[in-house]
Amino acid sequence: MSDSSNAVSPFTGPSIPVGSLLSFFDPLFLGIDEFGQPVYLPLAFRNILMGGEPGAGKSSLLNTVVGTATLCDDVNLCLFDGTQVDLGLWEDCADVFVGPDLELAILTLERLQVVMDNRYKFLRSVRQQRIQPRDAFGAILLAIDEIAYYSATAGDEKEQKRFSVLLRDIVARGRKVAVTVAGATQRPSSDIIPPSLRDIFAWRFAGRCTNDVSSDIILGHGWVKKGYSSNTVDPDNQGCGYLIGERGIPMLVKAAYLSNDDIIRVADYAAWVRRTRTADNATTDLRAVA
Ligand SMILES: Nc1ncnc2c1ncn2[C@@H]1O[C@H](COP(=O)(O)OP(=O)(O)OP(=O)(O)O)[C@@H](O)[C@H]1O
Repeated sequence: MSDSSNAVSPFTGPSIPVGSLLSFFDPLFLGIDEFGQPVYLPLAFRNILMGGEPGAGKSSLLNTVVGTATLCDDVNLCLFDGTQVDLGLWEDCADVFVGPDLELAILTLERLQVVMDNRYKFLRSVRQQRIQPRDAFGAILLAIDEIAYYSATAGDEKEQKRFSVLLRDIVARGRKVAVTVAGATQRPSSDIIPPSLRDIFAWRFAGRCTNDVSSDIILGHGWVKKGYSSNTVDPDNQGCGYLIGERGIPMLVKAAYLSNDDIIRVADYAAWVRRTRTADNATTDLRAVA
């Protein structure tokens, strides 16, 4: 009989983590509609705004989007969270994590602008109108939990204005160069989300709102009159709200939900896969301009 302790394992050598095969350029699973059918959201080349009263489920939806993105090997993450705890569990998966620091938030948006400008130069040089899924550059997801913290609460008026101007530029120009913004706000008022900013978000999700006016601010003016108000969502039905796309009508959606433990499990796995990938490959362009 052979001595198995002396056998050479065929699995020695550097370990290769099994990464997930998700792509950010494919639609992301968001939740279910009122008939129980799955709802998938194409988010590449688009942006999403999430609004609703405190506790409506905005952060949970943002976590679902960020969590799916962490498992995609073609997107880099840039996370802003004034509370640090809503998106904080994903920190190890992100290229940049910004907490309650408006100066750093502005600096990071400026860096993103540089990345966008470089990508536009690249597109021009190869006579292409937008980044393609298999181009050298992957997508970038900028997720912001509580836009109002940076645009209306922290810092002084000048800094808040600078933040808002930069954010508007990234939402407007990011699409063609695969920079996606997913932003949540607890205060859906027109001083935080002016219609000119709202209208350039291709997707809008209105969780329960305290009144019809707030619902219209997120979904777009006039939907309440047509019978779509997220004020009608049951306050105990967190994660439920109206989702509207660029040219569609609002649809009722119940967002998928990741518990704290789920997030820790997914985040640890995704961080491990990403760490290995970053060690093997070149520096990302977001890190490179830092
Ligand atoms: N899709 C969902 N399914 C089930 N429960 C949910 C869902 N989304 C949120 N919840 C529950 O609602 C609670 C509040 O959700 P969440 O923190 O996402 O709200 P929020 O709108 O971000 O609130 P805030 O503005 O205060 O941060 C969660 O802790 C969870 O218990």
